[in-house]
Amino acid sequence: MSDDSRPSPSETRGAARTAVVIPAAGRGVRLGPGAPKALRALNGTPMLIHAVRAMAASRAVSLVVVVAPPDGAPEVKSMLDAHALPERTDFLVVPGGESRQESVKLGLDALPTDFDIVLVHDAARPLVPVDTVDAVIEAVRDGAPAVVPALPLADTVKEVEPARTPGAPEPVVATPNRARLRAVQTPQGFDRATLVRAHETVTDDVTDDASMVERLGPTVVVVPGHEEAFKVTRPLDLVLAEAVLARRRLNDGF
Ligand SMILES: Nc1ccn([C@@H]2O[C@H](COP(=O)(O)OP(=O)(O)OP(=O)(O)O)[C@@H](O)[C@H]2O)c(=O)n1
Ligand SMILES: C[C@](O)(CO)[C@H](O)COP(=O)(O)O
Repeated sequence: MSDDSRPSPSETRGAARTAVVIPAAGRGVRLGPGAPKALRALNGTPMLIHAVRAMAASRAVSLVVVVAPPDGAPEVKSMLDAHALPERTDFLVVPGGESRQESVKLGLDALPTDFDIVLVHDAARPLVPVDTVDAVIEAVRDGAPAVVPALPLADTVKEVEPARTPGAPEPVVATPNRARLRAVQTPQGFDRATLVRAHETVTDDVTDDASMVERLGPTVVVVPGHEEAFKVTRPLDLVLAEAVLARRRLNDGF
């Protein structure tokens, strides 16, 4: 084969297969008592099913690995079987762990070898639009080792000295320049080898996967996020999520 006939790196990445790991093993303590958060309903459909459909809506995604609550894998398998999902996508379910990091690692361990791009998406962000998913995949295909969707902040942020007693006044330490801050969402997209290395190497407690890659060295880049990709964390977020679904139904005309 002459040099000219070899695919360029970006062409190779263009052909790369994409899988998504959905950590869904959290309890949802901040949402209040009830079933594990991902299994609770939004307009009658489990939040996890909304999240799975959001990922499978991308034609680039051919496998979704759901990381279920540790003792809930059979229930989650039955839940996936009971809902209509795109036929072009394969689904796997594995039990999760004690922390989000541990759950993502268990999902990564279950990935077949023939996937070069991996997205990690919170089940708790059920309404992310497909254009955001595709933008993340596109940026990884274009050569970024790690990509996060994010939005500018609406509020001013203060760094404080955390109170020792709940509710006590907290002294402000600094006010970071808001113009340089972004609120980070999921799906976060990665070159698979980079993400696997990050999960094998970084042991610090972090709140997202991109932070692990940052600690390793490669540059993480941000692409525009979407306001509908918000995380369902507290009870009011359920109200917002159901309102977004109602608006979509109206816009879709049914
Ligand atoms: N041991 C864990 C903890 C969290 N997650 C997942 O990580 C995502 C983001 O976590 P978060 O929104 O904090 O969910 P919970 O941990 O369930 O929430 P809380 O902290 O209120 O209990 C969620 O999809 C959650 O299911 C997970 O897979 N395994
Ligand atoms: C990964 C994440 O959604 C990015 O904003 C977020 O860090 C998860 O945090 P949580 O406190 O575990 O929900």
